[in-house]
Amino acid sequence: MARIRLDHIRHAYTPELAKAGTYALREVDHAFEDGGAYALLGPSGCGKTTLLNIISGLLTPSEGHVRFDEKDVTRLTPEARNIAQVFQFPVVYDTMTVAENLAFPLRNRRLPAGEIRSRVSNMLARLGLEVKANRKARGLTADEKQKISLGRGLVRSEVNAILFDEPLTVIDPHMKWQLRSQLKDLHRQSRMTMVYVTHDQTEALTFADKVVVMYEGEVVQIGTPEELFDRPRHTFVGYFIGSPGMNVLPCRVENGAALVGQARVPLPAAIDGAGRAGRLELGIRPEFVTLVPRGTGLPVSVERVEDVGHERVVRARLFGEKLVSVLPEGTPVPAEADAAFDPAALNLYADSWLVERRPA
Ligand SMILES: Nc1ncnc2c1ncn2[C@@H]1O[C@H](COP(=O)(O)OP(=O)(O)OP(=O)(O)O)[C@@H](O)[C@H]1O
Repeated sequence: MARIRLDHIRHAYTPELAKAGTYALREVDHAFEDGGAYALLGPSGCGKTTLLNIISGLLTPSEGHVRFDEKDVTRLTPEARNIAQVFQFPVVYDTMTVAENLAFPLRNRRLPAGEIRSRVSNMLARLGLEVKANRKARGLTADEKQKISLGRGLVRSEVNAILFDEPLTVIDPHMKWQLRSQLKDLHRQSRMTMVYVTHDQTEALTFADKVVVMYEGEVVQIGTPEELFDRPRHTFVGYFIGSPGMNVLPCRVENGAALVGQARVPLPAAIDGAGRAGRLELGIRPEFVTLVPRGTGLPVSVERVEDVGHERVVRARLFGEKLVSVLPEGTPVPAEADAAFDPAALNLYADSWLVERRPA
């Protein structure tokens, strides 16, 4: 296992694109700690696969260095980096049995036969594939095949890291949940460094200890699911994590309060908005917006109420700005109501970046 350090990485796919300033990765300077479970999360085209391929060695970055512990591996091949990879589509040998498929990467590395047998039987048990051990892979379902692909990565306990690129794409929705929690258990048992690429926030938040959110070729935040929810560092994180996403309201700041239209929202003393240049926005998650009697809060006009499972989603306007509130199932929504914001959940943004709270 290794700590993976990405040292000021930038990547443009061609010299022409670099000249035009079109970088698939604009600047990434981060580390994946040894034994951590990370998800790379972001919309299509944000650079997740580019970053994963730079870690694995399929791509050499235009600028910067990749280090495994102290060793510079920037110019090493994937084989020399000793990385296991699991792709979107299963990579299995149809004519081999399930057990032979799992043994294959170990035979390639010339492990002793006894060691191979014990690792394979352990992996078969962990994946729940013992009864199929001697079946040819040809007749298996897509999710069984993908389980074998996962197993072929995980069976190599000596790898520096295991990388997953949207590994549950071909899996049936009802099986996804099962495989995801199996993978999480396998991480707990093995403590391998794992990096998991996905554009699905549920997958990212359930798998990872730390989620790396990417947006337009940059890492905009690395944090626990709670940190991403409570203090999105960038308005994109607020919007992308959570459903519905964070309310982002254009505002001005005057005398310790944010003004949204003519609504005055006092800011906690820890948020220093005074004299901030740039475009200011107030962020508040719908879960922290409540409705209060008319005349006691911020004047809103309710446009729509949606009952979704155990929640009521109220869509309203505050001086023309869209405002969403999520209330517990069955909460009455009067036609005439005001909104109230939980001060602890307020975030201020300048040019899309969080204005950090002063330490208490
Ligand atoms: N071989 C390539 N040549 C030129 N541009 C590329 C190449 N591969 C990717 N790109 C561009 O680099 C940017 C990042 O792409 P990348 O595939 O890393 O994103 P992604 O987040 O993995 O997206 P997806 O979820 O759709 O796979 C995109 O703008 C993409 O068009």
